[in-house]
Amino acid sequence: MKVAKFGGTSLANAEQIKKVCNIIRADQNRRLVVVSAPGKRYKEDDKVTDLLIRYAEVFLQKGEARAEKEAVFNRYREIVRELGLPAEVGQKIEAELEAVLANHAGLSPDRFVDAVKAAGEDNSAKVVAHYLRSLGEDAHYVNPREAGMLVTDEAGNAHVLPAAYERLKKLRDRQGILVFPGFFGYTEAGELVTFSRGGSDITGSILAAAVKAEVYENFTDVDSVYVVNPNLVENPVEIKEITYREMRELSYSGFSVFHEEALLPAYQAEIPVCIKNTNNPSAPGTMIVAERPASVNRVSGVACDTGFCSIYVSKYLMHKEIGFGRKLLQILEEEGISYEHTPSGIDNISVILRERDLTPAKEARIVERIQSELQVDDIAVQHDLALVMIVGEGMRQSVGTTAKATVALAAAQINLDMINQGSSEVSMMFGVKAEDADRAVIALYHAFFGKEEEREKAHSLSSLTV
Ligand SMILES: Nc1ncnc2c1ncn2[C@@H]1O[C@H](COP(=O)(O)OP(=O)(O)O)[C@@H](O)[C@H]1O
Ligand SMILES: N[C@@H](CC(=O)OP(=O)(O)O)C(=O)O
Repeated sequence: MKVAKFGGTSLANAEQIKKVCNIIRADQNRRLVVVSAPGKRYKEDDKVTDLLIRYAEVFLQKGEARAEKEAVFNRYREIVRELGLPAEVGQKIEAELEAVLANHAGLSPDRFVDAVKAAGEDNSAKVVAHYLRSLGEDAHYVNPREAGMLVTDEAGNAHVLPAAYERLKKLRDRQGILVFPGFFGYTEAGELVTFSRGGSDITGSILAAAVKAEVYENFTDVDSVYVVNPNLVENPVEIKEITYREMRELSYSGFSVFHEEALLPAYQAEIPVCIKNTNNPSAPGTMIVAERPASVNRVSGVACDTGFCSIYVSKYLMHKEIGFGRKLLQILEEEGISYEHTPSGIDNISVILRERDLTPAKEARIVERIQSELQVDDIAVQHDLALVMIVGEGMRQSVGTTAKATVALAAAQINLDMINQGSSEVSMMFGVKAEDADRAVIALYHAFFGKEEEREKAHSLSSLTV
């Protein structure tokens, strides 16, 4: 049995849904299908999930949101009409959607937003199941509550509960093609909660692990995962094979093509993952596997994510002060903030955080507490940081990778605020100003994957004025 997940771009309109159904029908083993909500049809378009979020927010503010509701209904109307589904199907789907949007009484705002968001994938699954049946297939919509997609009670950020796997395993015994909506599950008390954004990838991975799928196919709109974001570099090198560890680091640091939390279930159950293109299904795609052969080029990708900030703290003899690190991190814990990295020196430490977690009020309180409770010599908060990551199995063992990277960044006149070779065996991280992030990625791409003359230019210090 294969699990095939189709992302928002694969369900954006009727034409895309037809491609999805052709792919499903082309392989009898594609029996468990996960779908996202309709995504963008063109660059400036809206994803249905964003339309639904807007609906919920406006409704909560004003008590009605007619235009926002119309925008959602119009997307499904267009799809149902262009797929040629009977009018009753359209009416049924509209009635069910109407019921979700109207059901706010007794729900907290968080619960309401999650329920509305989830309607995007839920309706996609119903539409795809109907369309497959209209083609003569034995296809069934699966309700995640009834199937046992049990998750934690964290609004918009749910995590799977271990008990879910035993229950979802039973999907193996069902007949026909099962169409499962991605992105959400239910708490043990039966409340609907969504995963974080992009979370249909997580649903697919959980299901693949639960049914012990032969492969988890993740269909999107690119032929493969590339060594760099294809929006930054034209025709970048394709990745044929990548390890779970490498992909995990790259997903964390900006490869939005696969959700970072989607790696774990597949990895633990040893299910290979294949990223493929709905618009070009015969392309082999990228395989994510446990091990890959050592290659000449030990770097497998360069990624970057923005939206970080750092709290730099220095105190003479910090390294001898027992409990300093714990007390520092405890202040963050008490303020409800998780930290990302903690590069440190003898008398100093930086704590890297996600900017979105730090409101101005929180920042002022944290700075004040660190000063008064830890008696530090110096403290500074730096905003608008980007983390650029080079990732590759074996890279850390090969001589000269850091030099190659730092020379390339220097040649591109990029100032490094932080280097963290840290504990990860497969990655190296550079902190740069957000405004330099794209140039840094492009410089590193040319240094590690460019044509010979580009590599030479990136390695040359001659352009530097030190
Ligand atoms: N390294 C990368 N390789 C491939 N795609 C990438 C990479 N980094 C970012 N992307 C982006 O990820 C997009 C696919 O992810 P996403 O938009 O979430 O698709 P879907 O709607 O199928 O879930 C691609 O169109 C591409 O713009
Ligand atoms: N539709 C949800 C979940 C998801 O996974 O979507 P996509 O497959 O388009 O990334 C979102 O936009 O967050």
